[in-house]
Amino acid sequence: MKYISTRGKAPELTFEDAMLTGLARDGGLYIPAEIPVMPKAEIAALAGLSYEEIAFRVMRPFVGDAFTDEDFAEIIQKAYAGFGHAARAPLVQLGPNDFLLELFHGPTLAFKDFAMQLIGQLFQVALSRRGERVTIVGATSGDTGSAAIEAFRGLDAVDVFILFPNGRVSEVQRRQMTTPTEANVHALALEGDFDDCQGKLKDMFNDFTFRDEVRLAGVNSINWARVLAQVVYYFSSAVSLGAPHREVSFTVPTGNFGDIFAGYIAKRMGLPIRDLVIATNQNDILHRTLETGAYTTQAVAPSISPSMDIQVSSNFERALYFAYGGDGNAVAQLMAELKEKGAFPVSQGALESLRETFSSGRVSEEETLAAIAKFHATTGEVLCPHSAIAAEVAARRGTESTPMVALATAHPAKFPDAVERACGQRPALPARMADLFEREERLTEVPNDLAALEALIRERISK
Ligand SMILES: Cc1ncc(COP(=O)(O)O)c(C=O)c1O
Ligand SMILES: N[C@@H](CCOP(=O)(O)O)C(=O)O
Repeated sequence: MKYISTRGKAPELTFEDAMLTGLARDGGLYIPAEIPVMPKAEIAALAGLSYEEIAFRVMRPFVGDAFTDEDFAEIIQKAYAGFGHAARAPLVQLGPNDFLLELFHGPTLAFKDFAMQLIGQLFQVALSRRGERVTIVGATSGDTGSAAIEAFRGLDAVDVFILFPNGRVSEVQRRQMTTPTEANVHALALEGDFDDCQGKLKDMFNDFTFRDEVRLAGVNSINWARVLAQVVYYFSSAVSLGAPHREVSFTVPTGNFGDIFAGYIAKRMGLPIRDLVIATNQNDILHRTLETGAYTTQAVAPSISPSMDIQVSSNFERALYFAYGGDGNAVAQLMAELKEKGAFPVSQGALESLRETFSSGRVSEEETLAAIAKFHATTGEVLCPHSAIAAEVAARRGTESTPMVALATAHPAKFPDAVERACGQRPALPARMADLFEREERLTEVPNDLAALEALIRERISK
């Protein structure tokens, strides 16, 4: 299996190299040169298997010979052993044909753990085999950072630096990043928003001197392995609802487009997904793009679903690559226009192709609060604001004959203020995190300045 860049000008890589490389050297994102299709009989045979077994069968064709079957199966077992639910990603029924996929039973209570716990193990095995070390830099609007720190804390071969927007993540998210005591963990509070954090991360990757010197690696969803791990729960949930003999639809709370893009890959692999619905908060650039055909950034408006406060939606580039029929030059031009003008038009053909696969809905702040209250009153479920946005967009479609699965991407206890405001319930953290608010915090405030960030990282890793 070979991996190619969405911008068409970077070297083709194997799975392991693409995973350790992060961003392609032409600024693009790696994608598989071909998407393997899973025959219907093989999808049917997933019914009744454990999450780990499904993960092995779904991901195996993408990994090539990077890991033996035995090693890969063991890595998967270890990755999900710490999850707090035997099903790993349980489905909860909300209505006659409406379901919630709970993705928050991992160690940091967000869906990011599904990929991050796995790539923590994959990095460890690959780096120790190669005798190499890397510097991971990540950008987060809250959940990626805590999941990455949890997965990589204390590992010898890795330093992990996480850039988060100062004052724009929830207190639980911040404390998850700032309270680990391991020396290889560095939480950096950047003056700016998430797009500034992600922009600086990409600038570091595009500074080849720095990139090569510190052996930069990325664990945001620019990393293909992140997306791949997220494909699995589309399969596990759809199969338990009757796939491949029955179609299933998904509504996904969306920011950086990694999670819903994983659903697109599952569909391309042959999973009978009928609709993939993008659910956005008031930072609704993806919803507007599908409606108007113009990708136009605006200032980010901080919201009660901060993990989705994003304007430059990184993985949309991967979707554009497929919508433009694999034309890397066209994608490179659009991305150059985005950098220069903050906007680009999507061609009519590409827009039609996107609309064939994706539809979308937007939920305002007031509607998010009302949705949390409504689902609590009608189903007893206490949803985090991101999950409530997905459930609300799904509910607006009414009950359909195709089962609809809304992705619940974080535990409500990560956003207790918004949840309490909405429904009067203050969700408690699990017992293992009960002392989170007593633990000492360790963070460095940093400017939105590339040279200063690179200097800080150089200095920290030289110690
Ligand atoms: C809780 C939560 N929901 C939804 C999202 C959006 O996911 P994505 O960025 O993959 O679109 C995020 C951030 O990634 C998140 O942390
Ligand atoms: N919402 C994310 C933003 C980063 O997304 P990623 O999937 O590219 O890592 C977060 O919680 O940090």
